[in-house]
Amino acid sequence: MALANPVDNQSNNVLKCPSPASMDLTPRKCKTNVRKFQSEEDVAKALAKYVADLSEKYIREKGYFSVVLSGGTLIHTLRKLVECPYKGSVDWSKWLIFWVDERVVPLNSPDSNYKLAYDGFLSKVPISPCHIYAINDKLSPKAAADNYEARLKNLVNKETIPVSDASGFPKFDLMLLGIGPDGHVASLFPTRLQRFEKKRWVSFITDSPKPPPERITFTFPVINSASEIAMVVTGAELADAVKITLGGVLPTGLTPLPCMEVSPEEELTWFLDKDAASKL
Ligand SMILES: O=C(O)[C@H](O)[C@@H](O)[C@H](O)[C@H](O)COP(=O)(O)O
Repeated sequence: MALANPVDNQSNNVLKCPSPASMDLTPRKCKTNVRKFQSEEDVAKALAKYVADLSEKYIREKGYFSVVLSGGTLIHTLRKLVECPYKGSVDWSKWLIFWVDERVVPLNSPDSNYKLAYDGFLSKVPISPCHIYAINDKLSPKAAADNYEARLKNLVNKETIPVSDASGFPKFDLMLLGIGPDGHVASLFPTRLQRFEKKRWVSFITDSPKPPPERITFTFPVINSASEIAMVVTGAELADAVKITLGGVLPTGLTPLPCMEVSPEEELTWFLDKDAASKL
């Protein structure tokens, strides 16, 4: 999935993208940190400390810590968080776990982001099962998105999750996101309409360019209402998307990348290994 020119990608299901010139490419105003590391191992060490520090801060301030996971390599890069010293020092009983996107497959499928997170992370720490908000895997993509959104609304009504004063959308403490070589984030792809959704909290897609095709995804209003977002990006195949996003120069004719739109309310922190940062 390389960087896509929409002109080459038209089909009945593919968005006719607005021209880059007509899209809002004003640099986002959020505080942005770019942290570069020699290796993926160094990213994993720094990421574990970053997450543990935020856990401590938010639990002290609010009494719990809401964390939104993605799929992909992120879970592997989180591996140091379930080792000493963090495994014993983090107050896991105060964690709430959500997914920024999920594949609409059974939760025990090798394609499930829940299974990926369970096997690599959640099964290794004492987070209460009732604090883990997996999708309902018995539903169609649309029904699964509606169901996840309704459950989020219920948590907001019970004041478990606050809403952002600025946007009115739910405000999670931390989202941990990866990006694709085409610049997608969550399941918001450059040439698909979901990236422009402004009202829904959770959307669905049945023709994802990245397999599997059926997924649900948080929308940008929810993503950008988060307090903190970490973009965890490792590997040379992501260097072009990183260069465009952080360099701020979109090649002529290229669809603006969804990852350029990520802008949380407090701080955005990029964790890059040497390969991902190689074109900066
Ligand atoms: O379910 C998914 O496919 C994702 O949540 C997706 O958005 C992922 O985070 C990126 O594609 C990065 O994936 P990698 O880390 O594997 O490059």
